[in-house]
Amino acid sequence: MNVIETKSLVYDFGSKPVLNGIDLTVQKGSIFGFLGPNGSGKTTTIRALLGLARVPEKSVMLFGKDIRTHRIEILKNIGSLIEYPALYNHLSGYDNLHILCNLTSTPKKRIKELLDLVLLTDCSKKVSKYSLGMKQRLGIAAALLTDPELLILDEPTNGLDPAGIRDMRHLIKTLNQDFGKTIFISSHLLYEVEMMCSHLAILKEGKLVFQGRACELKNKYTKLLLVDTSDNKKSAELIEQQYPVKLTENLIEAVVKEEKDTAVISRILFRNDIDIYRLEPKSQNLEELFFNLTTND
Ligand SMILES: Nc1ncnc2c1ncn2[C@@H]1O[C@H](COP(=O)(O)OP(=O)(O)OP(=O)(O)O)[C@@H](O)[C@H]1O
Repeated sequence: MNVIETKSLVYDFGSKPVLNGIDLTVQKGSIFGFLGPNGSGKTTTIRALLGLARVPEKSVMLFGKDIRTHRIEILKNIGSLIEYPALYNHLSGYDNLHILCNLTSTPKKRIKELLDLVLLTDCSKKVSKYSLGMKQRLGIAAALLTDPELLILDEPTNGLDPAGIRDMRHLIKTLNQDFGKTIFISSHLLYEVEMMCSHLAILKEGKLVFQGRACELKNKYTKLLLVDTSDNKKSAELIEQQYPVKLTENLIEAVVKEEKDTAVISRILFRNDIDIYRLEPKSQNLEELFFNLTTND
């Protein structure tokens, strides 16, 4: 089942189109990374998912229902953390959750469960004394209070130090794997998303330029083979009969598709009595691919 589905989602700020026909599909049980450069429309999309931006009917469906007509019912099943959590700094983590329990008629025993889950065991300290990472984890505990099926997290690792990022990643994975939560995360920390998410969408100027499994994106990588031989000019001519090549001053770059192409090229060179000094695969990482997908030149 799809937890989130948008169909030709459009949104304008006055005369300025911001979302230009987005078809997002987020499957139940996935950790879905929503990537895009600044200003590409991530926050606007999240606002549309939460019913905070007025969108055309049936263009935003959550749990199979239209946000336009079933907003309250849908929101009961979503926990969200948008930028920084809204917390009472002069109260402890426990007391912050206690207030929310009263507002949502949630049994108090849930507070301890959640504080243990997000590893905030010293819950008597005032929130003003918390690190940013602790505040973010308390924000996630608050989002989980009513045990929603879907968590929407806008840049949850923003501003965290490496240990805070690691803890957050661990928490997100636990929530997904052990508690079955579907998690939608916007981010521009590409490395983080690559390590954490099962699925990805990449947004550029209000349009999706990629959507699919993280491993499918990897398969789209252009792989280069760096080749240096005893006769680069002749080698380039030979390799070019099967692969696109670029000959630089002292190196050949061959565009290949898979690992066995390395063996094919080494055989071509060997058959032609050319000595190989270097035969080295070079893959684009997600960061390079993301840059290529989201820049215009
Ligand atoms: N209230 C507003 N009025 C007019 N334009 C807006 C408004 N809010 C956002 N925009 C514009 O809409 C576009 C998308 O903004 P949005 O905040 O959704 O992008 P984003 O991908 O979340 O960016 P960031 O990563 O910087 O938060 C941007 O060009 C932004 O300038």
